[in-house]
Amino acid sequence: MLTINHLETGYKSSTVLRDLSLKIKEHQVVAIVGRNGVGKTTLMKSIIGLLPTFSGEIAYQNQSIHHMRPDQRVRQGIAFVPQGREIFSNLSVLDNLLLGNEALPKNKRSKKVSEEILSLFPILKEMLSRKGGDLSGGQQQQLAIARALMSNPKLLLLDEPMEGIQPSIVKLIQSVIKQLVKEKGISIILVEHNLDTVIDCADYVYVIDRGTVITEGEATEENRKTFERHLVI
Ligand SMILES: Nc1ncnc2c1ncn2[C@@H]1O[C@H](COP(=O)(O)OP(=O)(O)OP(=O)(O)O)[C@@H](O)[C@H]1O
Repeated sequence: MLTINHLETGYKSSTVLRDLSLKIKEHQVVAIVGRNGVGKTTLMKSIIGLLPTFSGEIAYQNQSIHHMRPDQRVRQGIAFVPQGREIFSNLSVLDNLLLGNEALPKNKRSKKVSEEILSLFPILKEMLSRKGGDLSGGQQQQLAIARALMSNPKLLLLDEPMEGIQPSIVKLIQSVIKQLVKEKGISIILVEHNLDTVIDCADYVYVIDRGTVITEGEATEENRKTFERHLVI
């Protein structure tokens, strides 16, 4: 579904990812793990198009997408939930949700939020008219994921969705991830520090260090030690 070949990207001042290659298949949850500052967020931003590709290729469903704008990538079926959620505090929950399909062509934008999305996050249904800023961190994270689902993605990028979230909401998000893959056939790239969560939710793991993949493998208990070893180097 998504293939990254020899990607080099970063910021004006510095190249962060070098010679990074990875693959995500249909109906798969792929976890990206690595110590702080190794380039995980940079990778997510380059897949959605918020950062330019210096060299290499990002191909989605056998088509090069690295020259496309972010809104074009959303139309192709990719959605991004950024670290820190980026909820609009002064807009209602409903208006925050509707912004999720703003990149779609006008005839494909819905003025309503589907029951399917609301049933994944029942608390949002009760809070549609409340301001985004009134929500707790865990509720905002649910809102950010629900907003991304408004564009009907086939590939969802989640950048540390469990960060700073209470355990009951972490459980809910883990179960939503599994449901999205099983019932909607979505693929997910999950940036996550916690290996328990990774082994519970993901199928495959890439460990990144200094801007490139240093090891990879099935997200199994047997492979945990290998991942841990590479995370402390
Ligand atoms: N806007 C920016 N301009 C220049 N350099 C940046 C910018 N944002 C991040 N960087 C640098 O890019 C490198 C990778 O950062 P990135 O946020 O991708 O790491 P990360 O693995 O997601 O870290 P964390 O686990 O802390 O979220 C770091 O050295 C960081 O300082």
